[in-house]
Amino acid sequence: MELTIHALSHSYGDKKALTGFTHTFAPGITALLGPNGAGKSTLIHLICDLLPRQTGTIAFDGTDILSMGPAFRQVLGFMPQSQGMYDDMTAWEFLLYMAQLKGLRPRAAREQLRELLQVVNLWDAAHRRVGGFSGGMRQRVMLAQALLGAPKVLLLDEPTAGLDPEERVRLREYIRQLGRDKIVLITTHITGDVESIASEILLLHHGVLLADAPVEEFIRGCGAANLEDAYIRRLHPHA
Ligand SMILES: Nc1ncnc2c1ncn2[C@@H]1O[C@H](COP(=O)(O)OP(=O)(O)OP(=O)(O)O)[C@@H](O)[C@H]1O
Repeated sequence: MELTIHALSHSYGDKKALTGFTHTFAPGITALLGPNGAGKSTLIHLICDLLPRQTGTIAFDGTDILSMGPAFRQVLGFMPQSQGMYDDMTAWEFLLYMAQLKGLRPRAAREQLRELLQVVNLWDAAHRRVGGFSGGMRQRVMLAQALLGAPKVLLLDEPTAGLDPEERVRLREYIRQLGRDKIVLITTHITGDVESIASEILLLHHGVLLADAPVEEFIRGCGAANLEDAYIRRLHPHA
């Protein structure tokens, strides 16, 4: 299983947000790092086909995702950064609704909801209105939503932002397990998360892929003791 991206570029008007991105993703966890405005969300939105493609190709197991149509939607799970939800719905109702949109049958949907609400530690809040949830609880609902339908490719845009330390550790352990048989791409600013779960680092800067290496190699290559140091040294080599 592989997701192959070749020479992908995107501009918003005159502003180049992504330039010639090329990479092949295999099962495992890849962390997409980069400062604000580096082009991380642009890349993720292009993979999700939420942004119209301008140049380059994205293929899943050799087939361009645009020609896969709705079949790619079933392969893909996406956890966005923004938490737009239907505040009047309960967590259960919202997830059931999302499951329907993904084409799950009602019985399978209910089974998955039971499992996923426990995974994200929201089982006790399942029948409370989402509008009354904290930011961290909303984050967990969105992760459960991304996991509906057991997608093979999982794109998680800052999945642990807004979580307290205990929840972060729990969720990161779960994400680590997902990486065993799925292609998981995570964007984050929390390098500690990456160091503990990702096997590969992609570093974007001003829309350009600056580094692409296994985590250990990335750290070693910068002569740093940890990922945070390596990240800063890679971005500011003369500092
Ligand atoms: N809709 C838009 N219109 C114009 N410019 C945009 C738009 N969206 C993003 N940009 C610009 O494109 C560049 C890449 O943005 P992008 O959101 O992909 O970065 P990012 O790495 O996800 O940043 P962050 O970490 O802040 O989420 C930035 O310079 C940003 O200002």
